[in-house]
Amino acid sequence: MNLLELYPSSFDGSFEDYRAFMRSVLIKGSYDGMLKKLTGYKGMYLCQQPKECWTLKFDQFEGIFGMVLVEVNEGFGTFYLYYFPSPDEPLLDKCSLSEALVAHDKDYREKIRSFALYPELLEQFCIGSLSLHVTMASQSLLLFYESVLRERVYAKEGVLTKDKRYVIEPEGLDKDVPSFRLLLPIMNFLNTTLSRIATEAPSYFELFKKREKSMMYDGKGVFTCKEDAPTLKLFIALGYGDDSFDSSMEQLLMGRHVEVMHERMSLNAFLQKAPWYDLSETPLGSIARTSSRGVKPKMVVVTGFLGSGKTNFLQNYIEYETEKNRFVGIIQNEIGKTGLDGKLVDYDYSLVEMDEGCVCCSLAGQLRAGVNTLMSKTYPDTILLETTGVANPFNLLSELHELEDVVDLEAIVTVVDGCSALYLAEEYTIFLDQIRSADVILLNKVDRMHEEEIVAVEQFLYENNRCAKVIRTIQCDVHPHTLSNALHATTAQIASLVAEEDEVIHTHLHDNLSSIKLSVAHVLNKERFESYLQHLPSTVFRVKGIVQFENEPTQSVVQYVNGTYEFVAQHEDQVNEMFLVYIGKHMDKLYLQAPV
Ligand SMILES: Nc1nc2c(ncn2[C@@H]2O[C@H](COP(=O)(O)OP(=O)(O)OP(=O)(O)O)[C@@H](O)[C@H]2O)c(=O)[nH]1
Repeated sequence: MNLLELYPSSFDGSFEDYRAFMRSVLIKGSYDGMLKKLTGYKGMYLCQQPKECWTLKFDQFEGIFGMVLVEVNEGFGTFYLYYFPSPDEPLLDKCSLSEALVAHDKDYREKIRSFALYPELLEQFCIGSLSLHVTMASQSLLLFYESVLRERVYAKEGVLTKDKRYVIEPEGLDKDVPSFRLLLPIMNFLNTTLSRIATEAPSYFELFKKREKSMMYDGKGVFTCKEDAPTLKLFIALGYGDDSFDSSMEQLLMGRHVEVMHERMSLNAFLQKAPWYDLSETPLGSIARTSSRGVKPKMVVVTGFLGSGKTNFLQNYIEYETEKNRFVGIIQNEIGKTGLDGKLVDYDYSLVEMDEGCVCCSLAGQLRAGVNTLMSKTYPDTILLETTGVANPFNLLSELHELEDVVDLEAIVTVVDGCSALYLAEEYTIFLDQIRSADVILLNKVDRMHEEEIVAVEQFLYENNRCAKVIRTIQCDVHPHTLSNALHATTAQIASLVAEEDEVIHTHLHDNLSSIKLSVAHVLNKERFESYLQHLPSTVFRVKGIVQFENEPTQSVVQYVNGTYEFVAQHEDQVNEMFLVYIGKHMDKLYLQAPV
């Protein structure tokens, strides 16, 4: 790496040298238009007087990122990284009470620009650090990022208002910020700037992790560790140049007790797809690969267990996008979906159905073929990939990454039926993997739940995926905009780290899930049919299909999920083959009779 391009003066490792070096990186980055496209960078402000610090803006983030050099020690310059949330963004609810107070100060926005002057900003809102080591002799650079996955702080005695009401219960959470997620854009920007200057990927790249305890403060403001609240700290090291980085890494890791993270379909693989690692996405490359319209369609993967509400999600998504004159393409691969997409007939969209089978077990190029077919028909702004209710999205990850030349993977959205969540967690491992792989979890059917149940399920979701954004929904009514704010499919991979080390990827076969389809030859008596549904074996989790009831003018779609059911009248002009698809455990061993 030619460091002189970045820093032509002599570098003797002083505080001022490190500060000037980083200033030079930031300025170089801000003149590179392609960086904006690659990293979502929108601009920066260099505050030089009276205390130098820098603030940056990124797409998708309402708040402002900050960076300041705090010390130079044994050849490492340590920069603290900050995220100052906007006073009206939802993330502020996750910040501590004292941070929220600061954010509502009338001069808050003004102060951010020169945040290094204000202890109340410097002491709060920190999301991690970057240690930088510059070696002019070997023209090498080492960057070492540290951040906790989530910074959680508990209030031991709770927090009371003046009139003695708790705003935070004793031992309750005061702060719960996804620090690592917030660090990604700033890291992406700095690394991509360096890779583009060096015109090469880092020659050294390693990930480490360490389990730590969260913090708790008492009534006197004294902080201690909370024994029963572990958190994960992540470290990312990357080096440019010919150095082996062994001795610098040894120095950095001394006394830290970190573990190297294994190569898996995890953060490691994900980061290697980042624009600073995978330089195939050069300006020329990326232009050549985009479509005639100049942008790749977004892809949103929709997962969720049987009957959780995925179809509702599709309906709403198409509706919102159509209002904005955006066109949606859908790739579906549903067990027994035949004839059931009637629900979506009123909408304008393009549909590609993949072969009968299960996306979770074998895709073998099917997905790419599906995308190609869709794009040859129309050019959608968004492609929704609806997986089957028994698909394991982890099995999709490698296939999805291979599609990155044609689509921008936006998020994995997992729809969770709140009413069945805790039951499913006990019974089906795939359900847990669906949760762990999500960037966004729609906690659906909250209209059928009490507040305490919702909170319990939210807690369970949090325990299984600390990174995903959880949104309470009824009929999956959520605006696509809310999803795009969910950080571009980064957390799926991070979530997989938090899950217990478990190398087995489950498929529906692990859970003994299968389906059977029975024809329904007769018109049905509604009461008898309801009684039939009420007496189905508990191993049958989902039934759907089309039937005709006596004395009713149209056919009905049957929707049965774990003991609850509804019948939705079809359009008058729709007459379909009558059938029922049953999905559940050990269906092959069950002798099911069609209703009469
Ligand atoms: N009460 C209530 N019912 C809901 C809600 N969302 C979906 N449902 C019902 O749940 C049933 C299943 O919804 P779908 O959208 O078909 O679920 P799905 O995930 O596509 O189902 P599969 O195709 O089996 O994977 C239907 O009867 C819906 O009307 C909700 O928020 N509240």
